[in-house]
Amino acid sequence: MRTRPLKVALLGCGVVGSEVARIMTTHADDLAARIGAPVELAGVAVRRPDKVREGIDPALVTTDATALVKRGDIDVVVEVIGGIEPARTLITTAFEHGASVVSANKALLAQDGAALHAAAEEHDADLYYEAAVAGAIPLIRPLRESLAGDKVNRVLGIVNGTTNFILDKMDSTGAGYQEALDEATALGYAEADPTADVEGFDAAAKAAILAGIAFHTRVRLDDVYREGMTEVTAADFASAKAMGCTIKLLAICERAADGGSVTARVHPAMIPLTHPLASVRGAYNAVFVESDAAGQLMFYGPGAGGSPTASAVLGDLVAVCRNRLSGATGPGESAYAALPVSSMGEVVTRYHISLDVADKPGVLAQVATVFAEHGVSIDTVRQQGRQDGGGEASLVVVTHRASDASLSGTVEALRKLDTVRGVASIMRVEGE
Ligand SMILES: NC(=O)C1=CN([C@@H]2O[C@H](COP(=O)(O)OP(=O)(O)OC[C@H]3O[C@@H](n4cnc5c(N)ncnc54)[C@H](O)[C@@H]3O)[C@@H](O)[C@H]2O)C=CC1
Ligand SMILES: N[C@@H](CC=O)C(=O)O
Ligand code: NA
Repeated sequence: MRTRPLKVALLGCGVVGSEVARIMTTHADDLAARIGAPVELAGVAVRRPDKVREGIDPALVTTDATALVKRGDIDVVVEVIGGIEPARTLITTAFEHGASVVSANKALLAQDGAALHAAAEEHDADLYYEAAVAGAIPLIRPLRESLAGDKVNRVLGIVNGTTNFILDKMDSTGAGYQEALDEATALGYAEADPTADVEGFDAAAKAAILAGIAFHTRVRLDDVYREGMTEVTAADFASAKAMGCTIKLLAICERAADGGSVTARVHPAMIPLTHPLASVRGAYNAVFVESDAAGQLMFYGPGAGGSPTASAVLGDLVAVCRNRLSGATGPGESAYAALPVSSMGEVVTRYHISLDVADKPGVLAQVATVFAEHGVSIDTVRQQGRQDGGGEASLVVVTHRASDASLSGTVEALRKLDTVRGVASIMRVEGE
């Protein structure tokens, strides 16, 4: 074993960073044996230097992250600050000064992954980010390496722990949205600004990263259709239950049937209670990967939290350190397929639409005609008269598979009917 240690600079010492530092210390001997050289924490960049950090030598702590990555003797920079800047500049500066980088920053990778990969390649460095998607679950590496000989057609799953935690609480305990979000934040699952979680930005960033790797195509954050989960109500859960379903925030990346394009989307969806994703509880994540040769694979595990995320960061750290010792670099960006990314309108799925309508003869026929005129075939209709005597009824329509564009056209036309008082909710139905 080499006795001279590999030097690691840790940028950020919050929920994830503090766990990375802890495991580096407690597992130091095992890490050294697995890498073939000791790894030494050479510096820790923080924002609040006065905070007591158990297990971290205060002499290593600095508020000058730039000076740390410019030192020139750092082998690996671990970026767990989050956000776009200064993380982006620190990572590129690290490459310029000879270091490889391990990051958990999905927001940055989804936005600037191509440029960061190019910078890594230019400087013969590695850029690894297993922790950026689905926390502890090995997903980036299986897609990039284990499935490199196969053709992936679909990646579908729950990739945000915070929103799964909230939806699970709302469904199973009837907890309110804010109460569940506060708990997820206290447990270290949420982003610094939890809007990123609940509005689906975090899952969309992960979908962009997954689709890019799965389809060997650059997929930008803007290419991903996004709807968050803030508008999911107790009434939606009741409707889902009536259909034998629950509601999950899903990320779905698909290759079109003709193979000529791809789509990526994030939105809440009803899924049958019998589907394995329905039983994914708390901050756990689960992702299905469907490929030509392997068929269907399922990846399941903790998707958020300090220690699970640190596990993925440490796995990358070991891989990057091994590469450095052997003078090699791991796989970089693979975007050779350069497939076009289609818009949401071209996505084909099923829909659950809840309408408030006038409770009088002929309404059902009128509504059915609008669906037929837009080429959207109805699977089931359930009508329920309201008990408030207001002459209104609730009409729940579940469609067969139709394009999102056809469904949007249908809903627009329904809104114009005098007998339709309002569209209470539209939810996609997946996993059947
Ligand atoms: N918490 C989780 O479950 C997961 C987090 N991630 C990602 O890991 C990264 C870190 O997340 P957390 O640890 O949860 O966030 P955090 O907010 O707990 O930690 C970030 C730390 O970086 C520090 N920081 C900010 N700017 C800095 C600067 N210029 N120099 C030095 N330190 C600075 C902050 O003071 C804070 O302590 C983010 O990119 C996040 O998206 C990824 C997977 C899971
Ligand atoms: N906020 C994220 C953290 C992990 O990526 C989540 O809740 O999934
Ligand atoms: Na992961």
